[in-house]
Amino acid sequence: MKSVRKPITIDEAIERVVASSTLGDTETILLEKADFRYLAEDIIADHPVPMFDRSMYDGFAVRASDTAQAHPDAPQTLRVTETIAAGEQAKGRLQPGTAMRIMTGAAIPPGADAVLMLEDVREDKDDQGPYIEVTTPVAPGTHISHRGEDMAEGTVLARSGRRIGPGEKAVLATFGYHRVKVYQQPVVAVLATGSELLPVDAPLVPGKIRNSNSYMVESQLRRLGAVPKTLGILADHFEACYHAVTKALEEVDFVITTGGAAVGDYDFVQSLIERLNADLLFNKVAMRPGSVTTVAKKGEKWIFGLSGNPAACFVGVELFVRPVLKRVLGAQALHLPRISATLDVDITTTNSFTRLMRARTEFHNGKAVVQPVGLDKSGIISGLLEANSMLVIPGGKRLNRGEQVQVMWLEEEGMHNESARL
Ligand SMILES: Nc1nc2c(c(=O)[nH]1)N[C@H]1C(S)=C(S)[C@@H](COP(=O)(O)OP(=O)(O)OC[C@H]3O[C@@H](n4cnc5c(N)ncnc54)[C@H](O)[C@@H]3O)O[C@H]1N2
Ligand code: MOO
Ligand SMILES: [Mg+2]
Repeated sequence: MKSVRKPITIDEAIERVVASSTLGDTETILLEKADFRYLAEDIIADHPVPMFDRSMYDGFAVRASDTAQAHPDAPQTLRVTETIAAGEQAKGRLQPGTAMRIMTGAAIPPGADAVLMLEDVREDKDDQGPYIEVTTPVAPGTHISHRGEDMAEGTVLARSGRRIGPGEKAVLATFGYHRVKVYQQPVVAVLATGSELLPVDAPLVPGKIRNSNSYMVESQLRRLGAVPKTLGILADHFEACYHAVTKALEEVDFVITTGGAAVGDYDFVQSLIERLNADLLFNKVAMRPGSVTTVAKKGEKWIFGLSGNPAACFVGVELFVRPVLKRVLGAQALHLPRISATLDVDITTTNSFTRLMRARTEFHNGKAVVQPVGLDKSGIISGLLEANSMLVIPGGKRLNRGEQVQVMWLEEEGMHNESARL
């Protein structure tokens, strides 16, 4: 008889991994390499943006008071004294009764308090030089972007733990971060176990399958910000698995195995953890798929023994590997986002375990509607193609169409929009 494995709830399992997780080390990298990394410092505005009042349009810098009497029947004439290009500053102060030609982004000259767009004035010249005619009064401040209106000096713009994307990069570049301090990316070894597994480029032979878990897991790891280390396929031989895992643990802090997590004759994950003398966090979770998911720690090093069944393996990464790695990465959010959605079908679960169904959530008139995709079996791969979310169904429950359910959101590109029109 095999020893009985005691299931714990998903929440308890997540709490255990989170409680043992720790923040990773930091490094300073070039801004251009910083996409998808997590900030390891707060970004604080050390100067106002913009630094100077600037023109929002190509036009003429004027004194608003000089235009107060302007009327189509009585145009106000202003002498144009100079042209200010972006990047330049006016040679002098704007004198009453004059205007300066100014380009978008150029500094407003001292003395001016408004800008007229090129299209809104009539330009001409006489023997005293160029002048403009203004036919409508302009209010002070018009078409001026004011010093500090975008970002005031001292503002905390982004906190440590924020993922770097286009907006963060724009801000970092604005404040001169040629290099930026980020959390190091954890390296995670991925080992697929199973004597039935063939490399992806091998022709199929009876009874064998191609190793798909390695590719799936490595993709999940990259998506969440870690660096996978591919260790390939291992046959179901205890000694070989033990040596491979031991060696991997010498090289990296995180080892994921797939397969061999259950109770079969060739399932070695449990005995491997015993032999390693690692501390078991859990080896049974009251969920389907992924009930056999096993997590253990050897000192500060992690061993994730994920199920060989692809859907179960996928769930294991998203629920238990993700928060540990996100913590190492310094991320503010450790878990998949959860939303509430309306169930589009009736669902009955017989087992007492919580079901995590691969599902598709779509937004209809702004409301999230969800339905399962693919066969709800742990060994099913195809459902992962269409799934953009996971439907959480508490065990032994009947849920009716129209009920509100919890959905875990898997990816930002899972939603399609056929039209670019707003
Ligand atoms: N008597 C029992 N049998 C099983 C139990 C149980 O509690 N009692 N648990 C079942 C559950 S639940 C799951 S899930 C699976 C877990 O299986 P293992 O983690 O031991 O994985 P394997 O036996 O190695 O393989 C299972 C399945 O997955 C396929 N597989 C494995 N590796 C890959 C890969 N890299 N790429 C694609 N597919 C892979 C493998 O061929 C098997 O079909 O155990 C149940 N059994
Ligand atoms: O872990 Mo299994 O995938 O519960 O069915
Ligand atoms: Mg097995």
